[in-house]
Amino acid sequence: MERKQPILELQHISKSFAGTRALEDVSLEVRPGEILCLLGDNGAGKSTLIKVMSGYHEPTAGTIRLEGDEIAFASPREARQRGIATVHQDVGSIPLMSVGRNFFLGAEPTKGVGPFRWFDEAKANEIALEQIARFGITRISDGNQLVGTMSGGERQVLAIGRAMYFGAKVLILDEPTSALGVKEASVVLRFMRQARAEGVAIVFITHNARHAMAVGDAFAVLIHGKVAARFSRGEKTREEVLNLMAGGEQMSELEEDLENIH
Ligand SMILES: Nc1ncnc2c1ncn2[C@@H]1O[C@H](COP(=O)(O)OP(=O)(O)OP(=O)(O)O)[C@@H](O)[C@H]1O
Repeated sequence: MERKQPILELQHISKSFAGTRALEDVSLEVRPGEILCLLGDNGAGKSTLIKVMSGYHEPTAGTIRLEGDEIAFASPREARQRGIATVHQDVGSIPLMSVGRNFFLGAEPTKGVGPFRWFDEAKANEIALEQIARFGITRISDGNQLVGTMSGGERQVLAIGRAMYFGAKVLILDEPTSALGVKEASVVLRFMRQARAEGVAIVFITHNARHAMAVGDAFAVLIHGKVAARFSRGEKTREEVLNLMAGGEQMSELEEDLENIH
């Protein structure tokens, strides 16, 4: 199958904070209908990379291109408006909020005009239920049901599906499966495949090589802020991927040892 042109490209991105180089010369691209897995251990720079891609941080050096055009996001809001959505591990959903209201948080459909606009609860519930059923969650049949009654996997699916409904072209998923059990993680992984089939470009941040290899098309391993390896589906075994990731750990241990010597 022919690959689509990248929708989001990072070219030679570096990001430094006072005294710390969090990212160094990172080049990556994300394509519609593909899942790019970003693997790395704690402190490898994954969060910083997400923040650069989603408009929270301005890179110290390098270029970001969206649909071929060089861009500099002024804010996360601007990145969102341009179709880049980030779903965090805790999905930010409020347990005591209804499913319908959660779906439309900040973007509720309204009836009436001007100062008389109000939240159309029935409509919101109807759309939310319709959408989550489309995402494969059929267990929820009442939009007034509280988000807190959904499982971790269902909440992730709700958050991802919501971003898609509101027009996300690039989905940045920050550790969406790491707090979940095997069954729940598979619900989310299956939904990621569905999103990919609908043409969304996905950046899947994880430290779980198994989850990454279950769905990934392209892979990048981040070690100490640098891309240590890039490869495509089928090019490496899970063992090789684990070794690559572990290479980072061993390297940092070695560095600590060396620091302690003098
Ligand atoms: N705002 C900041 N100010 C200073 N240093 C920072 C800042 N954000 C990140 N760093 C540093 O940049 C490096 C990379 O951090 P980052 O949080 O991106 O890694 P990570 O791979 O996301 O790790 P984790 O999974 O633990 O969040 C770390 O050394 C961190 O201390």
